[in-house]
Amino acid sequence: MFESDRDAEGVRIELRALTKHYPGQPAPAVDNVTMDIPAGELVVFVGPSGCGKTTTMKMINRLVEPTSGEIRIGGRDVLSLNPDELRRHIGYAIQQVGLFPHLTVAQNIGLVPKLLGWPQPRIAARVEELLALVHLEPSAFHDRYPRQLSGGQQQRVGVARALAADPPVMLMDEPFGATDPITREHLQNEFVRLQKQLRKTIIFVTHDFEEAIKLGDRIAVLREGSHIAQYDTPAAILDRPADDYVAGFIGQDATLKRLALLRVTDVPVTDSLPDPRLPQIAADASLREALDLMLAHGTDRCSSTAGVLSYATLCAAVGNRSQEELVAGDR
Ligand SMILES: Nc1ncnc2c1ncn2[C@@H]1O[C@H](COP(=O)(O)OP(=O)(O)OP(=O)(O)O)[C@@H](O)[C@H]1O
Repeated sequence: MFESDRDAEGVRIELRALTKHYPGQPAPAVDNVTMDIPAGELVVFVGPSGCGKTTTMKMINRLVEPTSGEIRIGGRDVLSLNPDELRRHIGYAIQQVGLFPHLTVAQNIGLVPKLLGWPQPRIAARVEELLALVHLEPSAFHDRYPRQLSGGQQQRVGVARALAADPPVMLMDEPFGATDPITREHLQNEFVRLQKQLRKTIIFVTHDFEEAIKLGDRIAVLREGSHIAQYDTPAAILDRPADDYVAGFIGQDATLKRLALLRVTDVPVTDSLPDPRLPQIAADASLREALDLMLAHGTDRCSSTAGVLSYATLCAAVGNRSQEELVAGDR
């Protein structure tokens, strides 16, 4: 359907003057929104409850019909396509998961490929592949029913189902929302790993700004009516929030959040020889984890396989001078 269905990498999504006015409501839920979502990027919508995130998303797969405006996916005018056909080419994962209770895990995942007329052996192979991808042992989960799964496992099956037909576009509305913080972090980490491989175009709705920073290539901070308050990379939003409204979303700990975006390997080491006497940090850990380790050990240095990392380096990474440098600068 879309040009890239063949290789399943993401395609560009364009929203033009998109508006939804629900009948009987005093104001439009989505008011004249124009936005480009680049191919292969994950864009997160964040904003207060009722600001129009879900409505904007649901217009893209036409679960909600726009009042006016245009939507293009991979250059194709979505409003001229058959909605059922369209939805088979857009993955959709939601908080409530929406697995069919009377179908097994394998049947739930294989549903869209079946509707698309894939031959049975290809569906079976795809189901096995996806279960492995979301870290559910195929032989253990294949024949279970949704009620026999934990909430986190159900959400993984939901994500696997959304990926089943290898759609170039995925819409995800709080897909990890119903899980405890540990499961949620695990799912987020797996999802980051998956998206690095898959490079789909994904729109992801969340209330959780930390989640937005962790997952998003870009974040759209939305106001009432889905008006865009700021649309930029997580680092740019943390460094330069457009106004007080955006700053309010970031919260008090912008510097810690910026540290969380950077890896140990992103900054220079003070000594390229690892020091086994210092607290040890994984090379792929974040600078926030490195700071946590230093604080826990009461030291201003830690070591990874790449060498020794200092507190002053962390300060420099977020554009601040450390206490040591400030004192030295005063001399
Ligand atoms: N079917 C509907 N009929 C009338 N009004 C609706 C309908 N669906 C949503 N709305 C209204 O449209 C506005 C936007 O709703 P929407 O669900 O898009 O917001 P949201 O940002 O996704 O909210 P939340 O974060 O709480 O899920 C709200 O004021 C809501 O009450």
